[in-house]
Amino acid sequence: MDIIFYHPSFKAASWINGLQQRLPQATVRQWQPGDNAAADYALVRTPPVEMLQGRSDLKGVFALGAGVDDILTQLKQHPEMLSESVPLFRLEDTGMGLQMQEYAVYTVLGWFRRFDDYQQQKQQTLWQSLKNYRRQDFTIGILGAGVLGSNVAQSLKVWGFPIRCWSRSPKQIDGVTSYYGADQLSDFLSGTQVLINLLPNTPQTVGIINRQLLSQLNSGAFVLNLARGAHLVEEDLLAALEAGEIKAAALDVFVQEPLPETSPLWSHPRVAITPHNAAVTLPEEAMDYIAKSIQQREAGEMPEGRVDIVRGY
Ligand SMILES: NC(=O)c1ccc[n+]([C@@H]2O[C@H](COP(=O)([O-])OP(=O)(O)OC[C@H]3O[C@@H](n4cnc5c(N)ncnc54)[C@H](O)[C@@H]3O)[C@@H](O)[C@H]2O)c1
Ligand SMILES: O=C(O)[C@H](O)CO
Repeated sequence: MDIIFYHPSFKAASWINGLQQRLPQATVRQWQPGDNAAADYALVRTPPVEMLQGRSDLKGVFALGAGVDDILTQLKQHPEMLSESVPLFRLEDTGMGLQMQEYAVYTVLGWFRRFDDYQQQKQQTLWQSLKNYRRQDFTIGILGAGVLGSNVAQSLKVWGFPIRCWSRSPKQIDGVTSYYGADQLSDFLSGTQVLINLLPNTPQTVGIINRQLLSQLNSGAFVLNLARGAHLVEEDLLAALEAGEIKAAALDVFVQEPLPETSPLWSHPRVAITPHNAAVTLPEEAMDYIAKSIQQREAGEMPEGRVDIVRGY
């Protein structure tokens, strides 16, 4: 069995060794331009078109991340890149759920306990207790109730906040109110104090967090974008912050990455920024997952994490 590997920034050698150890019967190689030799599987992130083009014999392509919007965008521009018969898989959880939980719990509790306000008071040497939020009013609304959204919902539930989620179809998550479809979006937004975005980037979700959506949240709501920059209209968020409709935001992802130095988000006192690392691909977990999936595929089974290319995630 032959496996080809391509990632624009990961160290190929440790992935090749790690996969080789997990799949001793395989020959794993780093794909280089011009390599048209046979391959059964490909592990990729934003691959050059020529890497996958014409490889209709592939038994699977494994994206080295949870989101596949980069590959699907390439595929739209170059439909010949991936044969329709070749299944595309993505990473499901592989340690990203816990990382998202850490980020969400830290941020939400900070807002709930008004640490951002106390930080500002510290700069004014101001010793003053502020009115606490009421837990029962601090409703958390999670856009996207998939692998990561449901992990985040579970971790916030233990703090006693009302939790709701919004997805394409109804979800059964214990203690979480499910809203679904475009018809229920307004009801989901109404009463939401903290909006957490964990949607995939698709033609249906691009620009979804805009002025119109933000205006339906509670006055003084908080926004946490953990999914993709394309979901959020940054100027609309800035306008809503200036108008006091939104109290603060924490952003891990941006329309343009790295975030340009000239972006007003950098200097905004109520915007927290991290460099798209809310949940990174953990090599050991990802290799275990992919090796298991390849073994399942070899046994004639269809592993989890298959991307629905038409649906877009
Ligand atoms: N910031 C980071 O470091 C980081 C890390 C990993 C993943 N992500 C992002 O998180 C996203 C979510 O990952 P996941 O594994 O939970 O995905 P998932 O596919 O398991 O879940 C997606 C959820 O979104 C919902 N959804 C999709 N389209 C919808 C629509 N049009 N209307 C309503 N709901 C819709 C689905 O119903 C599902 O509940 C990824 O696509 C990726 O972009 C970001
Ligand atoms: O989707 C993912 O896995 C992360 O956002 C890295 O791109």
